[in-house]
Amino acid sequence: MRPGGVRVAALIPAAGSGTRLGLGPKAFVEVAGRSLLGRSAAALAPHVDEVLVALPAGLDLPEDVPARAVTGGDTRQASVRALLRATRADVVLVHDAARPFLPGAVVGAVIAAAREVGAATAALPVADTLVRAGPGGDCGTLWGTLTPREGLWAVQTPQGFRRDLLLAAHEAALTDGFAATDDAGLIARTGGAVRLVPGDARLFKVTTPGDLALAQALAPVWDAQVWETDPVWDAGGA
Ligand SMILES: Nc1ccn([C@@H]2O[C@H](COP(=O)(O)OP(=O)(O)OP(=O)(O)O)[C@@H](O)[C@H]2O)c(=O)n1
Ligand SMILES: C[C@](O)(CO)[C@H](O)COP(=O)(O)O
Repeated sequence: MRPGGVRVAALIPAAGSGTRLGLGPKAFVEVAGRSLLGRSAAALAPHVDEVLVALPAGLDLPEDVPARAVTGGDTRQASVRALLRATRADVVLVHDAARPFLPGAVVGAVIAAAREVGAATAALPVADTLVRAGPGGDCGTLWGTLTPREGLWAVQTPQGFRRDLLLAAHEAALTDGFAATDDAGLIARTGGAVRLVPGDARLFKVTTPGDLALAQALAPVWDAQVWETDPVWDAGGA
């Protein structure tokens, strides 16, 4: 139980197949001797009352991940829905297993903002120029106008919510057949406010082989806790 008698649960969707990485179910992929899931769960555990993990059907939790497991769904959204239905916590913190380097300062800030506003997410202001590619897919020619990046943020996890709000948004999306790439998007769709909390450059999502190489390079420094007392860095401004 947290201050004010509020019960907080960490919900970790970890049921993805890791198609873009190509090494099997991604949450189980190890970086410097510890799985992505193990790293994410360990970062969240000190801040919450319970940790729940959505796993691919037929797979068990690794022994070093003290958590409760549920079977995930075909999409991230379905996996989070299954997690939400499995807890009675007042506040939930949804965090991708695929974001293993999670600073405690970000967790604390997201929980505080979620308790205050009802919904919050870690995010960073976009620093690169954004364009839409034309025909030819990922490496197509430049097409259309450049999108002004002012006011644009790249959304990370954790995302924190009052559980009743997020559950209602998920159930409404299910009824309407609406799909979002994250949970804050489901709240925004209902007209609810979502507070943006400064995230962290180290909170990148391990999606491709290039991200894994970056994670392998970062892990020894992270594990040595060189940044233990650091505040969030690279938060920048909008
Ligand atoms: N059906 C799914 C799909 C994704 N996830 C989780 O959602 C997070 C973000 O998803 P992503 O990075 O896209 O992981 P994968 O779906 O595994 O990757 P890919 O899209 O390359 O297959 C991951 O922790 C992943 O395990 C999940 O719980 N259930
Ligand atoms: C939830 C998320 O990490 C926020 O940026 C992202 O939308 C997940 O996308 P994915 O394609 O499921 O990895």
